[in-house]
Amino acid sequence: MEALDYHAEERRKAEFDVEEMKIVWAGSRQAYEISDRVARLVASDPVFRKDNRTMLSRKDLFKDTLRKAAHAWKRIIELRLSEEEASKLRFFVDQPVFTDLHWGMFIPAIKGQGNEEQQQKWLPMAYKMQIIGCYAQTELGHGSNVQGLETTATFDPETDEFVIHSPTLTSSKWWPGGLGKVSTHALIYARLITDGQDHGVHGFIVQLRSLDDHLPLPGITVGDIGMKFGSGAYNSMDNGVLRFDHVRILRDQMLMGVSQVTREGKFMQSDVPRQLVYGTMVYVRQKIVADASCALSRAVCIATRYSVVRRQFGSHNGGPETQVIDYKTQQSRLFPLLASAYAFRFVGEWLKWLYTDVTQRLQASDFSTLPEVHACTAGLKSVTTSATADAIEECRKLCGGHGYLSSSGLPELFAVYVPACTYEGDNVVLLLQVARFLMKTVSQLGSGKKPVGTIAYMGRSEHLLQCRCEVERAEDWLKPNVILEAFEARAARMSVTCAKNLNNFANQEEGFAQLATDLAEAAVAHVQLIIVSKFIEKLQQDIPGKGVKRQLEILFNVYALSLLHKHLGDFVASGCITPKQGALANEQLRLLYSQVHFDNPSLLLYMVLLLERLLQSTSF
Ligand SMILES: CCCCC/C=C\C/C=C\C/C=C\CCCCC(=O)SCCNC(=O)CCNC(=O)[C@H](O)C(C)(C)COP(=O)(O)OP(=O)(O)OC[C@H]1O[C@@H](n2cnc3c(N)ncnc32)[C@H](O)[C@@H]1OP(=O)(O)O
Ligand SMILES: Cc1cc2nc3c(=O)[nH]c(=O)nc-3n(C[C@H](O)[C@H](O)[C@H](O)COP(=O)(O)OP(=O)(O)OC[C@H]3O[C@@H](n4cnc5c(N)ncnc54)[C@H](O)[C@@H]3O)c2cc1C
Repeated sequence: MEALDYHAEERRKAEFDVEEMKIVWAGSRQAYEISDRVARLVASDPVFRKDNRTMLSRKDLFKDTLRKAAHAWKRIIELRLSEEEASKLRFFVDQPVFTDLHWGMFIPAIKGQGNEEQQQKWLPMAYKMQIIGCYAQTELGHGSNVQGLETTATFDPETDEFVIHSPTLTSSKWWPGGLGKVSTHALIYARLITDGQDHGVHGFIVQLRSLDDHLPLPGITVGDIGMKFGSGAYNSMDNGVLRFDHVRILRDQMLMGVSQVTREGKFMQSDVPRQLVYGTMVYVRQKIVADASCALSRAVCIATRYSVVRRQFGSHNGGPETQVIDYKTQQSRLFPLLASAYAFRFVGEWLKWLYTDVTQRLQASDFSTLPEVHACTAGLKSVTTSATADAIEECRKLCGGHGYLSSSGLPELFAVYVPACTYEGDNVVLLLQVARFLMKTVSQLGSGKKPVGTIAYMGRSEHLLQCRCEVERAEDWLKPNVILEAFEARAARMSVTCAKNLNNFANQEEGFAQLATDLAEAAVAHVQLIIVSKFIEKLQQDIPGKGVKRQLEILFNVYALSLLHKHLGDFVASGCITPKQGALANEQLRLLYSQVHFDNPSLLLYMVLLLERLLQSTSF
C-alpha cells in the first residue's frame, strides 16, 4: 500500500479527532488557521522552493536567500500580514537569514533596553526595514563570558560622544548573523568607560554601512566569517566579523533603558538589575524552546513516514516483508521522540506565558521572578535543544541509508539545527546557571523564604528526601502523581546532595568548579521535572475532541517513562525508586509502545501529516 493511501486509510481509522489534535499542537484554533494558511502560501510559491539549496554554491545560496527574504517581505506587505502571520511566513521560509536577527534580536533589544525616546527614534525605521540590524555581542575571544567582552565604548565629554573601539584582535566581533553582508546597523555590546572607570557591558546602536551605497563607514572593518557546518544549512546566513577603529557615536546611541550616562559623563545605574542588559538573550531562549518542538516534529515526521512504509525481513510464503515500525527497537527509539515533540510543545507554551508575565512585572518594577525566568529559559533552552539535536540524528539512523540522502531532508535539518546547542548560550554554561539558582534555593531552605514556582517542590524536600514510590505493578506507573513524585524526589535529592558536597570545599567557587558535572546533572533533573510537570498540567486542562486527551496521556507516559528509563541510574542511586520498580517502568513502556503503534497508528501518522505541506516543499 502506498504511503499516501496508507495515511488516508489510517486517518479514516483514527482513534481520535485529528482536526482537534491539530489545534492542540498549534496551541489554539486561530494559531492553527494562521499556520495552515501561511504553510500553504509558502508551499505553493515557487520562489520559496528549498529542494535545490544543498546543490548551490555559497554565493548562489546567499543570493537565493536574499531573493527569498525580499519576496517574503513583498508578500507580507502585499497581503498585509499581521506580525504573527509574518513571523510564521519567515519561519516556513525555513532558511537561516539576516531577518532572523533583525526581527528576532535587534528590534527586541531596542524594545527591551532602549528608553522611550530611543524606541520612538529607531523602531519605526527598523519595522519598515529602512535600517537592518544585527546583534553583535560575541567576540573572537569571548562568547559565553559576556563580562569578558573587550570592545570599548569610551565617553568623550568634550563632544558628547562615545568612541567605539576594538583594542585587541580578540575583541573583534565574531559570529553575529546578518553582519557579514547585509546589516546597516548593529547592536554592539561593549565595555562602558566614563572618566576612566569601567562600568561593565552595555548596548550601543552603531551604524556600520552607508544607507546610500551600503559601503562600510569610516573606522569600520566588516566581512563574512566563511563557510560553516554542512553545505546548504547555515551558509545562507552571513555571520560576520567586525572591528572598530575609534568610531564616534552620539551619547543617545547607548541604550538607556537599564542605565544612563548624563551629558556630564556621570554613569547612572537605575534601580533595575544589571542583568536586564541580558534580556534579549532570555527572550530568544524562550523562543528557541518552541522552535525545538518544531524541528523535532519535522524529524519525527520523516522517520515515521519511512518506518511505516519501509519493509525489511520477515516475509512468509512470499508474503510482504515486515514494516520496520513493527520492530520493538524501532519503536523504542522513535516513539519517545514523538512524545518529546509534544512535551517540548507544551513546555514551550508555558514558557511563553512565563516570559510574558515577567515582561509585565518588569514594567511595574517587579523583579521577583527574574531569577526563576533566567533559570527556566536557560535550562529549557539547554535541555530541549540538546535533546532535539540528538533526536534529529537518531531519526537519520532510523531511516537506514535513505536518512543520509540530502533528499530525505534530515541532513539539512540536522546541519541547520545543531548550532542551537551553542548559540544563545552554550548548553553546559546555561545548565551551570540553573545549578547556581538551585544551590541558592537549597541554601535558603529553612530561612523562612518559601520556594515558589517551578522550584516549589524544594519546599517539600524533607518529604522528598525520604519518600518511596508507591509502585508495585507496572500499571502503577500510569499515575501522573506517581511519576511526578519520582521526578521531584530525583531532582530534590540530586540538588541537596550537591549542596552538601559543596560544603566540603574551602569556598563556593572551588566547590562549583570541582562539582560542575554533578551540578549540571542536577540541573538537567530539575529541568526535566519542569517539562514533565507542564505536560501533566496540560492534561489537566479541558482538551476537546474524541480521544485526543487519551492520546496525549499515552504520549505523556511514553515521554516520562522513557526519560526515567534513560536516567534510571539517577533515580535508583538517589534512592527514589528500587531496581524492581525501574524494571516495572520499563515493562509498562513496552506496553505503551504497542498502544502507540497498534491501537493508535493514526497518532503516529498524524505527526506525519502535521507539517506535511512543509515537508512537501522540501525534496523528500
Ligand atoms: C533570533 C531568532 C529569534 C527566534 C528564535 C527561534 C528559533 C531559533 C532560530 C534561529 C536563531 C537564529 C539565530 C541565532 C541567534 C544567536 C544569537 C546569539 O548567540 S547572541 C549571543 C548569545 N550569548 C550568550 O548567550 C552568552 C551566554 N552568557 C551569559 O548569558 C552570561 O555571560 C552568563 C553565563 C549568564 C554569566 O553572566 P554574568 O557573569 O554576568 O553573571 P553571573 O556572575 O554568572 O551571575 C550573576 C547573577 O546574575 C544572574 N543572571 C545571569 N544572567 C541572567 C539573565 N539573563 N537574567 C537574569 N539574571 C541573570 C545570575 O543568576 C546571578 O544571580 P545570583 O546567583 O543571584 O547572583
Ligand atoms: C550559528 C551561530 C550563530 C550565532 N549568532 C550570533 C549572533 O547573531 N550574535 C552573537 O553575538 N553571537 C552569535 N553566535 C555566537 C554564540 O553566541 C557563541 O558561539 C556562544 O555564546 C558560545 O561562545 P563561544 O563560541 O565563544 O564559546 P566559549 O564561550 O569560548 O565556550 C567554548 C566551550 O567551552 C566550554 N565552556 C566555556 N565556558 C565554560 C564554563 N564556565 N564551564 C564549563 N564549560 C565551559 C563549553 O564546552 C563551550 O562550548 C552564534 C553562534 C553560532 C554557532
